[in-house]
Amino acid sequence: MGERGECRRRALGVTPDLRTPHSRRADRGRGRGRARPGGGTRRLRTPEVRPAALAQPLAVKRSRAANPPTSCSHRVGKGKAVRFGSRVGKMAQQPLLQLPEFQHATTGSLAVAQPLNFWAGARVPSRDAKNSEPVYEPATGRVLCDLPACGAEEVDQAVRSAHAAYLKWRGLSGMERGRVLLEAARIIRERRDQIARIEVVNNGKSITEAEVDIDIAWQTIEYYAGIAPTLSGQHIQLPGGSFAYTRREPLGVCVGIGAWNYPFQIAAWKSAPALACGNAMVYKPSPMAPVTIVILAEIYKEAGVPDGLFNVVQGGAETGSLLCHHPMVAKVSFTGSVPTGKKVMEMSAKGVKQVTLELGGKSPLIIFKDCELENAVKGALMANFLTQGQVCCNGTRVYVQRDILPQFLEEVVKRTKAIPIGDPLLEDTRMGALISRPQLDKVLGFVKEAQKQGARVLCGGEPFVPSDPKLKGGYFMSPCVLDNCRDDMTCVKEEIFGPVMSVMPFDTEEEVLQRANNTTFGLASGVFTRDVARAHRVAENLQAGTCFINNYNTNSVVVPFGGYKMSGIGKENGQAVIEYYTQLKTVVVEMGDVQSLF
Ligand SMILES: NC(=O)c1ccc[n+]([C@@H]2O[C@H](COP(=O)([O-])OP(=O)(O)OC[C@H]3O[C@@H](n4cnc5c(N)ncnc54)[C@H](O)[C@@H]3O)[C@@H](O)[C@H]2O)c1
Ligand SMILES: C[N+](C)(C)CCCC=O
Repeated sequence: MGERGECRRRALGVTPDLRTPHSRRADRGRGRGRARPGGGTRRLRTPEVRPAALAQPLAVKRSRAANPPTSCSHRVGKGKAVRFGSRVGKMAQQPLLQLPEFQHATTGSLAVAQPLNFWAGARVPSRDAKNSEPVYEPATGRVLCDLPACGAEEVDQAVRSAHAAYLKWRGLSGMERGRVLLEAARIIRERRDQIARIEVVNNGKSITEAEVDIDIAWQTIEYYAGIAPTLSGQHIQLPGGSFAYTRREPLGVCVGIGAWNYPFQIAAWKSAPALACGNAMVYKPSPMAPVTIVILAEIYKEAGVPDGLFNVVQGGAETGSLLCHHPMVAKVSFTGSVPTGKKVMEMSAKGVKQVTLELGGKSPLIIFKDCELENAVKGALMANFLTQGQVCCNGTRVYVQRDILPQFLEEVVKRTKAIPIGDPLLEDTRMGALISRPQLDKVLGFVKEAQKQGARVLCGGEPFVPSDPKLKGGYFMSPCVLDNCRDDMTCVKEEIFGPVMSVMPFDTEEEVLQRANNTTFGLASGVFTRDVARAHRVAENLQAGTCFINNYNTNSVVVPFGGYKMSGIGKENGQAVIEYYTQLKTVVVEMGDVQSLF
């Protein structure tokens, strides 16, 4: 892989050691494009549509997966062999990725006609098409499909199928579960390019980012596959030779509810630890980005999980609330906004269900004058413009020490203006389309409001129309840098969830810490300085679940992620998550006689 590819990968947080020979080869073979005047970008060597000849080798490899010689077979209980996920002789439905329209997903061409619900091991058509909502392709504004929402009966079926699968799955050893999950990770890695393309069509983010998202998804599953065999309890010695031991047991049926900004990745972040710990999951994606999740369900099945272990129900608030209230659900892991998170917590509290809440943020990024300025500028861009600024942990309140503010602004504006916006499926595009028209209008509204309150727009903040005619109806905007901001402005206090960076000067460490912490959010934070002692002191004093030192938005599945204050409860990623998908049983063993008081 060239140095440039390596830098890009490191910038997006994928460590080289976790990559496979397959993905390295894919990188080497990828052509380089160049920016086009007028906004769009063009791929020079890599064709937009993968020719059938190129698709063939993958398809051949995949045929084994589509029709594996045997299904996974595990022993459960006393010697009884159970076959999970057998596909032999029942190929009634083709996996989504093997359908021609999915294999060649391009901007403006994909139509989704297949059912996107999945339970009991199969895609399930919706019962009631009357309550459908359109799903849009953000880059073109086209309708990709109509999405009917699951009602009470469908939710119940999905939960019951999850429960039945859980009863089988929980009886497997960690090694057995890990083996199946490793196979799922392998399949995702193999199909990464296609999944990423579909993610782009449904979400609008650039293909460069989507590929990293899918890499992170399979790495997450691989990581928890490795952790599954290590789950264990403790032995505790008691007086008189008696003892106790603890067992780390699964919770049962867990619900995952996801946001639209990282659809496939969030589903992997939730399902991988849940399944590794012996649980089943019913997952509800955002109705704005519902397409790729069913591919994950198909892959889990193909890898050999029992039918019903990972299920997908589609819908919005009503379907989500049915899941939270369902009596057979043991836990809800939610990713979304603070207001919805509060509702999810309230509903779950009624059934005393455990919750993980991964919510919104308005994170501070503090840049001291002794920083390495070029890194700080690059860090500020990474902190604000990934996925068109629609990232929960973005460092959107950028505090810059007064002495270096002019140089910082000059450089950050220059680089922001140079960000190539356009067709998200083109290799050189770095900013695609926002998720929806209302989201675009909302973000542009924040910029207008900021101007009214006295902020100065240094660049961007306008709707953007790419030169390619098929993108005319897309939800694009130019990334925006705001100067002259104050802590009391709406753009500094509220989560915008769009490509808008608010910059403010500060003078002292004490002052900036007080201002940075003056928020009800606490998801992430960042600091740029060459002073090691200061870096750690600031990290200690920032009230946030993550602090990035001398970088921002780096991403590793081995590192816990989650919010303080209103940004959430619980963690995703890393070993910490095991606590959130298991319960600890204590077994107390008496080795002597009962000493009764009665
Ligand atoms: N902390 C994190 O890890 C993280 C990651 C991504 C996004 N987010 C946050 O998500 C938000 C953007 O995502 P969004 O617009 O999809 O959020 P949202 O809160 O509108 O929706 C999130 C999910 O909740 C569902 N939902 C809505 N009402 C519900 C209800 N009453 N009961 C149950 N489910 C319900 C939605 O259908 C969707 O699937 C931002 O605030 C962002 O910061 C947080
Ligand atoms: C940018 N990260 C690090 C991938 C975080 C994604 C989760 C938040 O939206």
